[in-house]
Amino acid sequence: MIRLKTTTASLRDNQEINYRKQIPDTDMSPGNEYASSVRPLPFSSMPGPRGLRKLPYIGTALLFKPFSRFTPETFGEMVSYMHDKYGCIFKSRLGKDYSVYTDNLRDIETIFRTEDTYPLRRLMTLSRVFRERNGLPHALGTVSGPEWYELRSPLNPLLNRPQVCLHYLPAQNQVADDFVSRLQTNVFSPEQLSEEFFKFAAESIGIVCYNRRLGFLEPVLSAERVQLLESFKIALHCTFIAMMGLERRYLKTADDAFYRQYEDAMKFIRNQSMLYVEKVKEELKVRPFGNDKNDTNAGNKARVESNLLASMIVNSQLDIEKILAIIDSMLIAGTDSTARNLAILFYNLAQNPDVQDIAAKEVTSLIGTQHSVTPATLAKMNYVKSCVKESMRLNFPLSNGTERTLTSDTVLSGYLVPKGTSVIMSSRRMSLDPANFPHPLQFKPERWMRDGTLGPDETGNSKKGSAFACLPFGHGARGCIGRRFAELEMYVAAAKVLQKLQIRVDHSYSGLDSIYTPFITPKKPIPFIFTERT
Ligand code: HEM
Repeated sequence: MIRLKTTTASLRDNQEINYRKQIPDTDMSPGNEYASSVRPLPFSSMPGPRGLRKLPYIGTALLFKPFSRFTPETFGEMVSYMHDKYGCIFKSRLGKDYSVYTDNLRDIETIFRTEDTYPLRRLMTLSRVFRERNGLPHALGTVSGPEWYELRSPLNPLLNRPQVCLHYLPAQNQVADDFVSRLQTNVFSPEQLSEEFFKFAAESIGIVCYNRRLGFLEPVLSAERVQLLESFKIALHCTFIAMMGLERRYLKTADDAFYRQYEDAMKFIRNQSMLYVEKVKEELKVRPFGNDKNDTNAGNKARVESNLLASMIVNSQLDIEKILAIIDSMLIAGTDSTARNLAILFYNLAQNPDVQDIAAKEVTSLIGTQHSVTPATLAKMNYVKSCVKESMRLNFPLSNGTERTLTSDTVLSGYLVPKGTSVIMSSRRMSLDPANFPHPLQFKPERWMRDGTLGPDETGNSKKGSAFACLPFGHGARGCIGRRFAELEMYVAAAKVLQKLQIRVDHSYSGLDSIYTPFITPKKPIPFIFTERT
């Protein structure tokens, strides 16, 4: 933190204040306000909606239909519209308080580079209410500070490292094979296909959370499995509606219909998780970590790293209730997110047959037409990985971007933004900004290839991109805990599908028009056509 003297009009002369200064831009000329001045503009002068739209709660309601053309599902479009109107930074009411929106690359850098040990994000009220009403400990999304860190820190070494995620590669190959086989042997309607992606993602995240196959890709599902899938969807949907501040009655009564459906879904997921916790506890009694004579040290390490649930059970820092809280948030956050982005990736590959051909050639040159993806072949699958990145840039997973609540007064785009303000980063808009990504509407995986260039701009020059211009998984200590696994899932699914199948979209499809619920969702399910690759 930088201690500065300020002469800002809104502050008393010579008053000493603490605030975080804007990260300086490297090509900034002397005399630039950020370089030379300690005179940030007051927060009150930041642009944004005026009149009734400045009022708490009412201001938020007025942003949406019937008072505007926007809905919670098109929130990102509304933010983009306001950036066009007010500039790179503006403030607007979201519920009681002001939120600040920025699409200035330097603001994003400032926020992340000066982040505290315990980054703050707006908490999920609905989940908090559920946990408090039922006397349950908090989950990752409902808590901050040291309490959050206590949940998050045991997960980091087990989920946050690409090398560790590779332990799940054999199981992930099997899930992807089952997915491909279902696409080969069934004729699915577009709605059913959308459900297939969801089942694939649920099966994949089940491996991480429960360390076993759950059978979502079986020909017939038990009533229990159907209810589990449904519960994931209800829990996520209710969380989204509550986060948009559109449903607040649940705060008053536990009998509220909206709240009840959420609570029923959460309790069902929790009961299922409890069954698997008991199973893994039994397995650990038979074969504990570290005591097995057949385990070499390295083998034991691999056992610990490839069994998240068992590792959490033996971790004295976490009791069973905390483990359940972690598992439940991973299941809910990790299913629809990956399912939607995988479907969008396939759409982009179908719309760009040349790219699809290059990706398929890369796959077959590395794993042939019959083999599985191995750590060695995955390490070389750079084009497929670039396709995944490019798809998330072109069709950003979130309606706008991630959020941080400032833990100290911070200068953003020249304004002094007070501590406690929620800042929403407009990453979706930034990912489509030609200043960050030349020819932004083109699907060009090459821009992510290893030489670090983003492809030629209008003048034919290559441009090295900023790491902060496209952050689909957020960033820093509070970034997505499932990122490495989600990426692995998408790489393997893409490789296995491209190995066998050609992806097309029926010509009757009018084109991808997406909404956010909260992850990117095609307004109309995509009518994919999968045919054998010859
Ligand atoms: C394409 C798929 C995914 C996308 C785009 C995505 C995106 C995100 C984003 C943007 C955040 C907020 C990060 C921040 O504030 O900096 C987040 C947090 C989180 N994600 Fe993901 N995610 C995906 C997959 C997954 C998966 C597979 C899991 C399950 C392991 C998961 C579990 C979580 C959890 C638990 C958090 C909260 C972390 C915390 O507060 O410490 N996500 N995700």
